[in-house]
Parts: sequence; C-alpha cells; structure tokens
Amino acid sequence: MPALFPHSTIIGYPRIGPRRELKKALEAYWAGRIDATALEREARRLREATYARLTGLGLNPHDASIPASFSMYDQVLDTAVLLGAIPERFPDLAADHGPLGIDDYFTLARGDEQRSPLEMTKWFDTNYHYLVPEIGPRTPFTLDPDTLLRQVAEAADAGYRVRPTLIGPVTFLLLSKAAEGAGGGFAPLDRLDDVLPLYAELLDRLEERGVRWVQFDEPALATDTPLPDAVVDDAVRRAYDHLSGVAGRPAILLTTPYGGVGQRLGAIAATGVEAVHLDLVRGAVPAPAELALLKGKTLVAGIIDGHNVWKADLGEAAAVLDRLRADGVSLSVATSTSLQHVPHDTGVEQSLPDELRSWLSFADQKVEEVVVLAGHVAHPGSADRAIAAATTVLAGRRSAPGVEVPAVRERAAGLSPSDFDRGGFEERRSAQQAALNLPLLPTTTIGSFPQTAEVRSARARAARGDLSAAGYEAALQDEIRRVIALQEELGFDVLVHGEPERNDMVQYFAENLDGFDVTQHGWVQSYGSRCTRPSLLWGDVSRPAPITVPWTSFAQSLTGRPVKGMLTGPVTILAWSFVRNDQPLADTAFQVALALRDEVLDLERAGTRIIQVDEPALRELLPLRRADQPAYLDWSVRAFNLATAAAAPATQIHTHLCYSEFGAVITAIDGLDADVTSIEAARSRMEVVHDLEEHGFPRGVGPGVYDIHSPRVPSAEEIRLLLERAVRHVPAAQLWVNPDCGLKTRGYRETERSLRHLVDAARAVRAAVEVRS
Ligand SMILES: Nc1nc2c(c(=O)[nH]1)N[C@@H](CNc1ccc(C(=O)N[C@@H](CCC(=O)N[C@@H](CCC(=O)N[C@@H](CCC(=O)O)C(=O)O)C(=O)O)C(=O)O)cc1)CN2
Ligand code: MET
Ligand SMILES: [Zn+2]
Repeated sequence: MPALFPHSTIIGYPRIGPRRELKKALEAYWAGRIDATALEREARRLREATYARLTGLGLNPHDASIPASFSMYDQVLDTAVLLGAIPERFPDLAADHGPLGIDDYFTLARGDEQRSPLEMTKWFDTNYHYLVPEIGPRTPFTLDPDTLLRQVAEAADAGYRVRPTLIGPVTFLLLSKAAEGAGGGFAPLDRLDDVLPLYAELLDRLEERGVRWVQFDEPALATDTPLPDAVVDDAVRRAYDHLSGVAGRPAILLTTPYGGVGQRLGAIAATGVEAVHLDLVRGAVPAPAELALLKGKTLVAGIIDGHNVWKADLGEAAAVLDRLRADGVSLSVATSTSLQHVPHDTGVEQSLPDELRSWLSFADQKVEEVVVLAGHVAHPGSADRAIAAATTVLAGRRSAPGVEVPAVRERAAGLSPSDFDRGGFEERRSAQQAALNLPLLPTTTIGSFPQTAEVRSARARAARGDLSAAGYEAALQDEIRRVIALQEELGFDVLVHGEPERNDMVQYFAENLDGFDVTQHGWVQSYGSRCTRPSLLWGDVSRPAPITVPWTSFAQSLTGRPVKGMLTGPVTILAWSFVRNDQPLADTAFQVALALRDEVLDLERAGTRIIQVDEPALRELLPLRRADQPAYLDWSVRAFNLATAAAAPATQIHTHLCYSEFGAVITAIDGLDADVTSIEAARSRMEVVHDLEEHGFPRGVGPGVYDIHSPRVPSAEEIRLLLERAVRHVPAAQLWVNPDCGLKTRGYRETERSLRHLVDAARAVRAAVEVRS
C-alpha cells in the first residue's frame, strides 16, 4: 500500500541559484577556471540549499513533498542521458563506452569542433529552451541511472526524503525528433515499448534506495500533438499500465503542466498511477463527473500559477479547493507548473517600490502560498488571516496609481481601422526606392554588434555609481563610432548603431517606459547558463520620452549611409516580460504598440529613413491549443500594425523574426505588412525560400545567410551558394542579405571575418544577377 501523497508540493524549483551561482560555476568550468570536482561541489551545495530553503518555507522534508528537480543544463537532456538515448552522430559517447561523463554531457548540450549540439527549442509556452533528443528506429537505450541515484542518496544523507522528477516516457518521445535517415512514417513514439522496460528498471532501483514517490512530467498531454489523440491516449495507457504493474515500486505522480488535459483525463485516470497533477490555472477545474474518474487517486491541484509572478487570489483558490474537497476527492495543493520560470525571491529586491513588491510572488513566495492553501484544506479556517491579507493586497493593486491611466485608455479606445493601415505597398516601394536608392541585394545586419566585456562592465559600473552618466554615454558613443566605421569599411549598404546601450532587447525598453519596473536579481534560466531578467509589466504603458532617438541620431551623424532605427515589437516585449494578469494580453499589447508608434514617429522626424521593429517572439506566444491560435494571430499582427502604420510611405519598415518554422505562420507574417522581413534560414540551408515561393510572399525578405549561434566563420563561397539558392526561388528584387540574428553574443574577431565574407558573397551574386537581366 503506497504512502499518501503529501498535502502540499511544488512541481519543480529554479536551479540557477539565487545569485546565479550555477551559471557562474558552469561558465567558470567551461573556461577552465574550475575543475569538475569544484563544479559538482557547487551543484551539490545548491541542491542542498534548495532542500533546506523549501523546508524552511513549510514543505515537509520527510514525506516526498520536496522535488529533486535539479539539472546541470536541461531536464530533457537529463532524461535522454538517463535512457542512454545518445544520437548516432555521437558514436564515441554511446553507452557501450560506459556511463556518460560530465564533459560528454556538455558535448551533447554545446557541440564540439566537428558536431553541432542537440537542437534547442522552446519549452511549451515559456521562455525556457530544451535540447531536442534525436530518436531513430535503432537508437539504443541503456539505463544510466547513477546521476539520479546519487542525488537521491546525497539528499538522504543530508536528511531529506526527496521525490525524483523526470520527463515521463510519452512526453519524452513526443518532444524528440526523428533522427536523420529514420525514414518517413517513423515517429519517436514508435519506440515506446523499448523505453518502458528502462523506466520500469529505474523504478526498481529507486525503490531499493527507499524512494516512496517518483514524479513523471507529462506536459505534452496538455497540448495538441501532431499525432492523433487516440494514438497519444493509447500510449498513455500502455506506458502507465506497464509502469504501474512493476511489483513493489514507488508510487507515481503524473504531472500535466502548461494546459488542460481536456478529454485526455479519461485515459490518464484509467491508469494505475497513484496521483495525478492537473494545471488548474491554464486548464479547467474538473467537473464532478471528471473527478469521479480520479477516485482512489490523489488529485494534485496545480492552483498556484508557476508561470507568472503575481500574488495569487488565495480566497478564490481556497473556494476552488473547497469545491473539489466537497466532491470527495483526495486532494493535495501544488503549483500549476515548475517554478523554474520565475525568479527565486522577492525578498532580495532592494529597489522595487514596496507597493509593487507586495503584489509579487516569486518562487519562494509561491511555496508559501501553496503551504497556506494546504493548511486551509487540512483545517478550514486556519488560513483565514493569510487569505484575507491576500485579498487586501489584490484590492490595493486594482486601485493603485498607474494601474489604470485614463489618458492611455482613452487613446486606445479611440483607435480606428486607419490607424492600423499603412496604405498600398506599391506606393511605398517606389517612395522608398527614391529615398534610399539601394542596390540590388542590399546588405545589412540584424542590429546588435558584439557586446564586449568593456561595454557590460561600463554598464555595471554606471549602475553601481562608479561611472558617471556622462562617462557611460561617452563609452557607448565610442562603441557606436567603432561599429559605424567597421560597417563602412566592410561596405554595408544599410548600417546599424549596434545596440551597445541595451542590456537586453526587452529590458532596455521596459526601463524606459512607464508601467514597467525591473528587478535587480530576478534572473530566470533561458537555456543552459544563459539567463534573462524578465521585466515586470504591472500598469498602463506609455512613453515618457524618446528612447532610442539619441543613439540612432548620433550614429546617423557619423555616416552618409542610412542607419536603421531599432525597436523591439509589442508581442516580444510582452513575451519576454512578466505581464499583468488583470486584463486581456491584447489590451496590454496595444498600449505597448502605441508607445512604440510614438517612437517610430520621433525617429522619422529625426531623419531616420529605415526602422526595424523586431518580433522574434511572434511564433513563441502562439497558443499551444490550435483552437486558440486564430484569435492570438489576429491581435498580435494588429499590435505590430499599430506600432508601425503611422510611418510615412517613404520610411522603410523592417521586421526580424529569428526562427525557421516560417511556414506555420507565414500568413500572419504577411499580415505584419513590413516592407522588409529578415528571418533565420542558415541552419536549415535556406529551406524557407520554398515557403516564401509557395506563399508568393510579396515584399522584401532577408533569409539569414549565416548562423550567428556558433563562432564558426562561414566562407564567402558557402554564403554565395546559399544566396544563389535563394535567388532561384525568390525574385532578386525582393532579396536582402543579412545574418540570421543579432551579433551580441559573438566576439569581434569572428564577426568581422564573417561579415566580410557576407559582403563579398552579396557582391558576387549581385554582379551575376545583373549580368543575367
Ligand atoms: N529577454 C530575452 N529573451 C530571449 C532572448 C533575448 O535576447 N532576450 N533571446 C532568445 C534566446 N535566449 C537568450 C537568453 C539570454 C541570453 C544572454 O546572453 N543572457 C546573458 C545576460 C544578458 C544581460 O542581461 N546582460 C546584462 C547584465 C550582464 C551581467 O550579468 N552583468 C554582471 C556584471 C558584469 C561586469 O561587471 O562586467 C552582473 O550583473 O553580475 C547587461 O549587459 O547589462 C547571460 O545570461 O549572461 C541569450 C539568449 C529567447 N529569449
Ligand atoms: C533575438 S532577435 C535580436 C534582434 C536584435 N535587433 C539584435 O540584433 O540583437
Ligand atoms: Zn533574432
């Protein structure tokens, strides 16, 4: 008879550390500044500090309330390695060479001189990115459980009985891609029966170590998958019938974060798992008939949002829990998702206004909210004071100055269709050609140039007060001078100022708009050691003063060639911030769009002839459920239109989107109505030109000709071949030549060489096309 599932838990916790300790240790290890022992010592210290912290916040250290959700780089990679699922292109790392070492693990994550790493892609609808396993019909599977078992043992030694968490078999295979050469018709899920014995063996091994509960994350069950529902439901049944049939195993918690499971609840409930987690924030609260299906299991109610940073309405959450309990279900209180998507602790923020801080709940505060609600479930009435306090805070938030600004609302309410419409493209095209007189196949970059250690350090010193505002501005101007001179020397047609003033393309705008605040320590892992500090969008948004105009004008004053103004679009600003949850996203997007519209007009007035509005996250916010996608695409496209449509016909509007799955949203991209669109294309060898050709994409387009994600320098010949491929499918008069994305993560050495090759290749193809026509 398995133990009862604990009354309160979280699905996962941030791993990067309250002061980004893991990031620093990883980067020190990769740079050779510390050895593997020191890295592992720091990781272990962080894990134990997490268990201690969670215990302090009220989770029980003895009953599996605490998840063991650490990862050195990525949890999907960890599960692939646990199963020995090493892609065939890494034969030296295969299981017959023994268990995988830490350097081998990092080779899979980061690649080496010869091989690219596993592909990285977005994790559900978050700004976290996971590594995509490659599974073929013959990929071998061998259990490699040492890392997991060591963590269980190490926790036990420190006095914690933790709950190991890993990606469940169905989601693991659904998130994998078919290995190259797997053959049409093969889907990784075809290998389900081959991985199940390994998961079963793992349950045995965990049982031997005294583990009582194991968590299998199955978020793919809360999304629409490319495979038919019946196939996925059958996989759920087979997987969990197999695993629950293992004799003497630990009990199983199956989690389904990031959405509702809908009809799939039937298949999940029919399995022999002991506890089922549902996301009650994104998904619906189950009706009594659905709850009846869960009889005999614990419902782990994901009622605290793991995905945003706002304090919960505890009164409302308690009412939902009361209803569930009245229906007789065995109940545990939890977060809707892992807390890896939110910063650690509001308590360490020194510069946030107290009132704003009181509205916030980061990971540690969310644990407290879970514990309060679990107290309420166990002893109704016992949490009334905390619930009343939350109600008071929420009421204060609703009426606080800045949350609703009449002038902002009136402006948004007064919009008419013409505010979204730039007029006909033909008129624009001839006006722009007259104003700019650009050659065929114009060359440009995506905006940022390498962010040098000097620039970052100057910014850090300016923030500490060790460098004056004037000193910081002078340092940035020096950098702009160098970037302009370099582009002139290389022979670019459309220049950029290089964005040295931006810590991040979203945070920089948030720092300069009303309605936002930014944190000091609110770092969230984006992938591996890379982090971002999402801004807090808490109020009505407006622009107190021009933001980018001085930098762009300064750059333009240094050159006769056109300098492109550079803005981040409304959808991306929302996607990479924590956004208020008290009004529809579309309303907030329109406010941001209006602020950007003012900036577009000010840039134009200052003489900027080309303005780029980046929307790399347009695809990212696309809802996971197909039924929700059309409404999203409608408002997101309209927000971009609103930001850009006031520009004069002669002003050329560019946009940039850095992903290659272009086909899926090409109609929306067309709807943006930008004069020129640059996109990622190099990693897929220009495949996107087929989508463009098929769609008959009518305006300018710059498919990226070199991959900026790696320090590799492409040859001019290689770039020329890509361009010739593009010219065969897209009229040359529409084509631009640019890299895949911004250069901020690169160094100057490789950047300069790559850009030289880019200009050489563009000139060669330009000459060839001109001869032909
Ligand atoms: N917000 C956002 N989301 C995004 C992307 C993006 O660019 N922005 N890109 C996509 C991929 N994700 C990425 C996420 C992060 C990074 C990245 O490089 N992050 C940097 C931090 C960038 C930053 O905010 N820099 C700040 C702060 C830098 C810093 O750590 N400074 C030191 C001090 C340095 C010194 O004294 O010299 C400190 O604070 O300790 C600045 O330049 O000002 C990192 O982890 O290292 C790259 C890609 C998707 N999502
Ligand atoms: C992630 S898209 C980046 C666009 C931005 N203009 C840059 O060049 O860095
Ligand atoms: Zn990009």
